Parts: sequence; C-alpha cells; structure tokens
Amino acid sequence: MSRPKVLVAMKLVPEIAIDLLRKRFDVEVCDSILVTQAELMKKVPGKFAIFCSPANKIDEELIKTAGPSLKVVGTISVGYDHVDLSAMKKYGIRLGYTPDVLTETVAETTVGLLIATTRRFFEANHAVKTGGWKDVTLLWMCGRGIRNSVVGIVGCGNIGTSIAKKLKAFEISQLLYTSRTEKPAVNALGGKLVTIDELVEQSDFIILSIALNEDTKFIINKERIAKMKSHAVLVNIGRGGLIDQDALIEALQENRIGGAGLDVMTPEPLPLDSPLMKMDNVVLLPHIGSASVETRTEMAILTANNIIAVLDNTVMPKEVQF
Ligand SMILES: O=C(O)[C@H](O)CO
Repeated sequence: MSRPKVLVAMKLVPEIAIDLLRKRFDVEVCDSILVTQAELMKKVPGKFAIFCSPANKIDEELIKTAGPSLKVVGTISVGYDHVDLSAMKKYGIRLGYTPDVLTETVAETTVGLLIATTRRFFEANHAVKTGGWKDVTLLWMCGRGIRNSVVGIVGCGNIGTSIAKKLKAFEISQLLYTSRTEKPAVNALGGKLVTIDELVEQSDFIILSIALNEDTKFIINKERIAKMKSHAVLVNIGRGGLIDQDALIEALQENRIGGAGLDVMTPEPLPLDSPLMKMDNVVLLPHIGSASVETRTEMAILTANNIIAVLDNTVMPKEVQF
C-alpha cells in the first residue's frame, strides 16, 4: 500500500527531521533553498503535507493544485503571513507552525542587530578591511549608546517580551511598547503601554517585533517616519511589509532618521540594486532571526511532528487556530 506523501519545499533540512518524516511518509525534498512557485505547483499534486517556510506562498491556487490529498501545511516559522488562511479553512487544511522554540534566538538577533546598527559595527569593519583606519579622530565611527535611551517595542508578544528583558540589562531610561493588551511581564520591567504614534515620537530605538497582517501592513509609514527623532534607529525583525520601504529609503537618504537594522525586507532576497544596499547607516541581514543551529534544528523537528500529528489524528504540538 502506498504511503502518504510529504513535500519538503527546501533542501538541507536537518536530517533528524527528515528521518522522522521518512518513518511515516514518502518524502520528496526539493533541491533548492528558494523553490519557485512554479516548481512548487509542479510538485504538490497528491501530497498529504507541505513542509514550507515564509519563502513559499501557500495560496488557494497551490492548495487547489495539491488536490484533496492535502491535509496539512507545516511552516518552519512563527509567522504565517505567507499562508492564505481563508483558503486553508475553505479546503479544511490544518496549519502547524513553530512559536516558542525560536523566541530567545530571535531576541538575541534583535539585540545584536540593534547594537551593530547604532554602534556602526559593519561600517567600522568595512573601514578596517579597506584601509580606512588611519588619521582617525576622537569621534570617528562613534554611534549612539543604548544606555539611558528610550526603547520602543512595537508588538510585545513572546519575542518582544524577551527583547525587553534583554535590553533592560543595558540600563535604558524608558521602555515603551505597543500591544493589544497590557503585558504584566513587560510592565514589571518598567514598560509602559503607549500608542504607536507616541512610541515612534518618543523612542530613540524602535523595534518591530509584530506579526504582519491586514492591520499591521505599513504600520511604519511616511507619516510615522516623519514623527521619529532625527537620530532614531529602526530595527525590523518582523516582516518587510510592516514598513513602507520606499518612505524609509527616502528618510534615510535625507538623513531624517539615524539608521535602520533590517533582518527582513521587501522583497527577499533584496535585489542588489536596492538603494538600501548602498547606505552606511543601514545594516541588512538575510532573515536570520532564528538562525542558530540548535533553534533551526528544533524548528525542523517541531514542523515534522506537527505534520505527523495530523496523520495520527492527534493534537498538533503547535497548531495555528483560524
Ligand atoms: O517567522 C519566523 O519564524 C521568523 O521570521 C524567523 O524566520
């Protein structure tokens, strides 16, 4: 009897997760990292499950192409803005994701990106490697410190709360946050719930750690960028779509804000001719928020177990309810 089929929409997934799947499924692993939508469309028919990432678009057309065998999508991410939930619901497909296991790693990346941006690490590193380290003045390569600053965290879920805890150790002067509800854990750190407009106006460092959806698309728009302090540094570890990127580029080009540290952008990968590529006050990372070996391995195992749970008709370890 033939076994149900899983499509793994990327290559080089940790073998431990592939082995888990192989015990129960026929597993087809794609042989590129950035699988095109056309390739995905070709491979999904007859599959029971798709193991995917935010680089893949799970829309109605893909779901229809997969056909009635498709029962579960397991995304190796906490974000699921790349999945059309109404189409999933319409065709009765369940969605697994990977919250919690990546919280600390993403928060670590955020703190690193914030420091690298405000203290100009990459600019300084480039100067050292290209002979720019000569005749330096006292204020050469100086940035702004985090101590005594106002930090604003947009979206205080698990990741935002962990970032707040870590930054507290830097002796910041004030912690602002936005959230649908008060967060006692963040309040206990001295955090203050404010509106997004208050946050962008008052913060020296603005950190986006919020999910992308209809309500949060372009939450950082031209008007809000105009309200930021002239030295404000914007850090985004959520999704590129949270920011009106053209407005950000304009503000950076005109030095209306201090800088930006972006782990996510639009599109991904960012084309080499993007103006962001040429800016000294911008640090760009290739969406590596959760990229520690331990965390990515845990995420892969969790994604496999989410998929297996559907085959077993048991509770999924981490299921998106919609
Ligand atoms: O959604 C996620 O999991 C983050 O973007 C990290 O990849």
